[in-house]
Amino acid sequence: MWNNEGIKDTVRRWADLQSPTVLTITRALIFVLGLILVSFVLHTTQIFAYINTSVFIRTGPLHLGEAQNQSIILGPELVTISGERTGFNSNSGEWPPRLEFAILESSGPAFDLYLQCQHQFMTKNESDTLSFYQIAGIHGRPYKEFNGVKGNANLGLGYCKHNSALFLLWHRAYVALYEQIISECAQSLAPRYPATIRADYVNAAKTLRLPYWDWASTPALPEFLQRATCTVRSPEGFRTIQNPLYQYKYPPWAHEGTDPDLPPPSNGSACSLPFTVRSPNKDFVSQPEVANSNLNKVNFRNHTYRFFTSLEGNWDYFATAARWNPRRKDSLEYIHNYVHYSINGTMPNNDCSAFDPVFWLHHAKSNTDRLLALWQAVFPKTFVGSSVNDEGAFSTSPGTVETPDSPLAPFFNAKDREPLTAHMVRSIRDFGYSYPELQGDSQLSEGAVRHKVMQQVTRMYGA
Ligand SMILES: N[C@@H](CC1=CC(=O)C(=O)C=C1)C(=O)O
Repeated sequence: MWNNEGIKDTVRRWADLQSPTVLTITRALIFVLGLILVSFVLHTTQIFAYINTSVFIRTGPLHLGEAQNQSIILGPELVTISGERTGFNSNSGEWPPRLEFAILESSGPAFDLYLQCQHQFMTKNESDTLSFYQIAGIHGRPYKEFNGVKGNANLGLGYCKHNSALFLLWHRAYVALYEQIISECAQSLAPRYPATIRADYVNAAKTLRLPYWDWASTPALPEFLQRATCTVRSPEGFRTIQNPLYQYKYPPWAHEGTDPDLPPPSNGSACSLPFTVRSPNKDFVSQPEVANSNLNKVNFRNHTYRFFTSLEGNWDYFATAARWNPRRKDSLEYIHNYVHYSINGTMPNNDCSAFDPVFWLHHAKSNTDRLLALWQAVFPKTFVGSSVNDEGAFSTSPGTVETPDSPLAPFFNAKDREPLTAHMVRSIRDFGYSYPELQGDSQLSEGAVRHKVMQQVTRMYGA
């Protein structure tokens, strides 16, 4: 039988018979073999850890309800949405408000940070998951997977939900992601300012949220959007930059090659231009005055008032332009479409609208979300039910029945890395922002909030 003593004896006897050179070589060989063995063990442990993690991550969010086309493979680089978590006022119990564009424009440090971060975002390399190109590309073209959520490019649709009862809530999540990117940038930029003004910038960064453009009160594009360049105070001093709210220039390859990400320039769509435009003339030069005159033809103010007074507090009537909605032409989605049509150029096309900075900053998305938040304050018990999405989207087959638990793909919750659902985005408090008309509401009863918000709505949009 083999035992330890027996082995040691055999080794000792063998060693006595060898020359010192053979012994040294043998010891060196044993040492090298030992090193190889140790590194192999470490490597294998890592491989197992990797396999464990990916299995764990994959099993989590596989239950995606109705989203037939989805199968999820999540990597460590999953982009999740928490909203912005800075600037909470513990005395009032309030998150900072998103401000009207004109107010942010006159705010000094906050506007400096906002413009620089918007600029940085828009010029980030397109291969970066958090570049403007990729984030704007979630909405329509290039019909590519984001966050590993599979889709069907043959449908000719991006992930955005339109003509769906989830339209408003999907865009709430989308704008929260955008806001998170801008605010995080502002927070890393602010401490780089010279000591004499640093505190102003650091404080401004904490409460910076995206601005909105209230097209119902002011049906004209903010003048600032029409300037090709602008001057900002950067940590290194004043400098002039390309105005990031003026237009976006697509990377040249987006229109080229055998697998174009955007349609080739022959199909007549504004999406095929190398840059975004607003009501362009025949030479593709934007004409903001034409957009403004279009905007003036729609009585947005009156329609907005009607959301609050004539839709019986019915979610579907209010929320979607889907064909099954008998009041679709009164819905916020339908009216918001007219902002797209009026600006014209890039904006009316789902495929590329999100590439025009105005999509984010003012016209529809953040103001649309604001109107949703005000409406929710007036009708707090009403929420999305279950309905059919006829049109579908990149990862939603046409005819899918959508519910408050349907995934708002390709968005994931930062808390548990689960797909975001309508339930999870119901309250804007969970995403770390507010609106001016809702400030102070955390101290009031539901009835008092309703009364206060209705008073403001009447003042802003009433007859
Ligand atoms: N596709 C909408 C208009 C539109 C709405 C959007 O939300 C958008 O981003 C672009 C275009 C329509 O039914 O005509």
